[in-house]
Amino acid sequence: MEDHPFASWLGRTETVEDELGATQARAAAAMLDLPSNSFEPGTPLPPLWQWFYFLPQAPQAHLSIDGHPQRGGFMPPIELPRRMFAGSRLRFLQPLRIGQPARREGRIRAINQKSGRSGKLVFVTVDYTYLQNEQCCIEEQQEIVYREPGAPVPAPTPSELPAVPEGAWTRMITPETPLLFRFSALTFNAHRIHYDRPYAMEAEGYPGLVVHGPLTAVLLLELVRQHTTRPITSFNFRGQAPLFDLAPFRLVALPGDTEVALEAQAPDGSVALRASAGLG
Ligand SMILES: C/C(=C\C(=O)SCCNC(=O)CCNC(=O)[C@H](O)C(C)(C)COP(=O)(O)OP(=O)(O)OC[C@H]1O[C@@H](n2cnc3c(N)ncnc32)[C@H](O)[C@@H]1OP(=O)(O)O)C(=O)O
Repeated sequence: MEDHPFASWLGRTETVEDELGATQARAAAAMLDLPSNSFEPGTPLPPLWQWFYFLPQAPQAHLSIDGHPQRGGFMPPIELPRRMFAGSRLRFLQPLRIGQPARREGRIRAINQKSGRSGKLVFVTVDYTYLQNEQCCIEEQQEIVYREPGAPVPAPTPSELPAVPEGAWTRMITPETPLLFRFSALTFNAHRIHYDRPYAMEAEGYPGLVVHGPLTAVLLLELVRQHTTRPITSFNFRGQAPLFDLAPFRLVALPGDTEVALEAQAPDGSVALRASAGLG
């Protein structure tokens, strides 16, 4: 491990506290077209909505060209320029409750260099624990990937979507700019690929604005919550290819006995994000 280029970042920690105010949950509900008046102090926060809290606190002067906090603080100073959210694995042990102080403890678990079809990749695995009243409510393992500039990413050509299995729940999403903007604002995520079209296209080589991986994950889990009242005990997702604001994409959920298999299908029918939600 001594010759690991970022050895001193392994085990690095970060703690963020939050009052879990109701206003933020109500704003998230508005973004998701859900009634916002049900979020009172004491209400359980829906699974994945913890991403609307524990916001990054880097001063404006400490942002990089891509809008993220400069690397070399909590996140290692990886030189590959293109940051993406690659995936996450979560266990929901008990709900966080709105209006009560909570804490998120982060720890760098692993930093792995890989070689992919798109070129050099570095994955940073971050463990997060969300606590309230000193009880662990959520465990999360996030994968953030940094990749080299590489070739421009082509837009998928819209085509007929594959037939969905019987019993599947589906929803079409039109990723309009105001939706992407509101998700960036709610997560205080200034990554320019999500709202700055010239930057996304000219600097990072995407064909349009990039849909946040966590937004697609939230929309998938909301599709599940819309169809079942069973508690959600876990959620795993992995982004396989980016989605863009250029055309509608489809969410598909196939319920099983103990889990729901989920995918977000790009306009050409390929799977952009695969996920699963565990049911209690
Ligand atoms: C928020 C936020 C940012 C965002 O939300 S960005 C938008 C959401 N994220 C995405 O759209 C990412 C979609 N994924 C991709 O574009 C590609 O999967 C990626 C990450 C560029 C890698 O593609 P490659 O074709 O270069 O990689 P390979 O398929 O050849 O695989 C090479 C090895 O990497 C492993 N791997 C690939 N993808 C993932 C993944 N998503 N999670 C974990 N590991 C992954 C793959 O298994 C191979 O590993 P081996 O050990 O088998 O070599 C914000 O910034 O905050």
